[in-house]
Amino acid sequence: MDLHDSYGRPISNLRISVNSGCNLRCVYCHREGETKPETPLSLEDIRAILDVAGNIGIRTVKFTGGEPLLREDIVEIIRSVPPGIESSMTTNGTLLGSLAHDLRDAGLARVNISLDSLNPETYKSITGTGLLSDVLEGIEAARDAGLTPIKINMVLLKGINEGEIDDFIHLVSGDRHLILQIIELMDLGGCPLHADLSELEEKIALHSRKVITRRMHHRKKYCYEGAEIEFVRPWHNSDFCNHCTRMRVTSDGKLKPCLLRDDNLVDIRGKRGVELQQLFLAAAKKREPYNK
Ligand SMILES: Nc1nc2c(ncn2[C@@H]2O[C@H](COP(=O)(O)OP(=O)(O)OP(=O)(O)O)[C@@H](O)[C@H]2O)c(=O)[nH]1
Ligand code: SF4
Ligand code: SF4
Repeated sequence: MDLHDSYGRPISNLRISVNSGCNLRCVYCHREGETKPETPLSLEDIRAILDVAGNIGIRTVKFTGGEPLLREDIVEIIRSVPPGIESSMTTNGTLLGSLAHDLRDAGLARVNISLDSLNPETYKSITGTGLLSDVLEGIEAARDAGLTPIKINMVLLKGINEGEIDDFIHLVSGDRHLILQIIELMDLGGCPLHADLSELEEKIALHSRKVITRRMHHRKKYCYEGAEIEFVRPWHNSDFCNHCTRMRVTSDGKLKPCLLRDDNLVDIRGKRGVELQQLFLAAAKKREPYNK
């Protein structure tokens, strides 16, 4: 069975937030759209969700948080992903150094690692911690374990890391295991850190050897100076939302049809089997593009 919403968008991608806590304190954190942290889903709840995901045509599962690696049973969670579903994770990378190989052995395919600055002082000012070297170790460990391609998620922040683009391009250049993902800051309330990516993308597009438009969100990926660079620009972008194939599960057990909405959640905590599957169908019906 393949699930579609009433706008004809397939739902092939599930993002499961396994906790809301994090060991960093990024100035812009949107916590995957969660506002009120509660007790996270149990391993059994997550297993039940993964079983239903396999029945309704979900092809990829992304584990997120908070910081998913803070969960003690994260390796068990990865091991519970049914065959036929690709699993990946978005992490801040600080704990990957010791976990990358176990995650790979449990079946994790790849990781996205959030890293907004290569400068220790700037990293500290963004995340409130001095853990940059742990992240760099985490990237190495992920590469070594084969959790690739690794996407380096860099949120462009006005007046903070705009000058580091060339350093990030240099970091991923010529390395087939690394992709740079430049992300537009979610700007729900006129945030002064919001930077417009238009000029940067135009420059990169102009000098790119090849451009790929991904099915997901119609995101553009450029092959530029030996680097692969993807742009994530959801803001006021109807093309992005019209090609959104994602459903989310919040850490406290709610299906979330859209990252940016809290008024159409469907509670699934403790639900199992057919009842759980019906709730997925109900949530799918509530999906609509945020930017139309
Ligand atoms: N508006 C919106 N933004 C999203 C959505 N999914 C991801 N993003 C943005 O994209 C950033 C990177 O997301 P990741 O968690 O690394 O995953 P991804 O790159 O979308 O997924 P893959 O390409 O499968 O690895 C997030 O921090 C968000 O800013 C979405 O569904 N809606
Ligand atoms: S690493 Fe991610 S979850 Fe943690 S504070 Fe930063 S943006 Fe938020
Ligand atoms: S804002 Fe909502 S509809 Fe648009 S891409 Fe994100 S989750 Fe999908």
